[in-house]
Amino acid sequence: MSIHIGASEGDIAECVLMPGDPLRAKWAAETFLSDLRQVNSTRGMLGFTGTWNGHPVTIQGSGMGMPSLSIYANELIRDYGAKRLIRIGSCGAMQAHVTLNDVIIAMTATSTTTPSSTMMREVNFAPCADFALLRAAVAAAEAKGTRTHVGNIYSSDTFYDERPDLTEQMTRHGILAVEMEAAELYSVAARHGAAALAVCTVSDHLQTGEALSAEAREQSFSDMVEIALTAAFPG
Ligand SMILES: O=P(O)(O)O[C@H]1O[C@H](CO)[C@@H](O)[C@H]1O
Ligand SMILES: O=c1cc[nH]c(=O)[nH]1
Repeated sequence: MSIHIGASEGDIAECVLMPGDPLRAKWAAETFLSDLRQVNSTRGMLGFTGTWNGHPVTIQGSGMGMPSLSIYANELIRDYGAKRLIRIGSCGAMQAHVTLNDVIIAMTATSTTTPSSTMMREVNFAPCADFALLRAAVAAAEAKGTRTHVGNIYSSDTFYDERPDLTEQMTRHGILAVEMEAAELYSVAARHGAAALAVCTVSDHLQTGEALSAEAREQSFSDMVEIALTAAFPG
């Protein structure tokens, strides 16, 4: 048991999928895992452990934003021995060629700041995905024929943007989409020798204003979950 996760020792698998939304964790676990059991409900941040194709997998909500994700990633790695952490999130498209329901695989994640950046002082650390997970996720997406983009995403501290100039610069520099957790996930994983990846589905478009419903964000991102699971167990 850790401070924010009520699971017992051995209840968390080495491979953990992390949606921001705890109800997406429930949906994904019930849809994709066998031998399922709920391992966390502390603060309503649901976590489940089961098996996928015989492999143990935990799906644990991270909450929204980097401070929340940071708590769960730290405890999963340091207290429960998680080795591979894959975010399965939603994101907002920042490029015209990216459309709703496309999958984004984040090679790296840009930010203005992260919970980890204060400890780096003058170092402008570049958070990056684990290459083996990244390569396996790209292969899985190609095999499924899912419309997928691989590149840089923006991990923002805000959902309601008051800095249109920042969004403009991010877009100008080819950033594919905005979400709120990946940069800190990559930083925490790097610090503790774990492998991390963020696979996101486009739920809305910053340029066109199109958006999926809350229900679709919770329960319709099957390709993303299958890509994440296949990347974690490519053999
Ligand atoms: O759908 P999730 O995984 O929560 O991800 C995105 O959605 C939330 C904002 O609505 C933020 O957490 C953002 O990163
Ligand atoms: O953080 C997020 C997630 C989805 N869509 C956005 O615009 N921002």
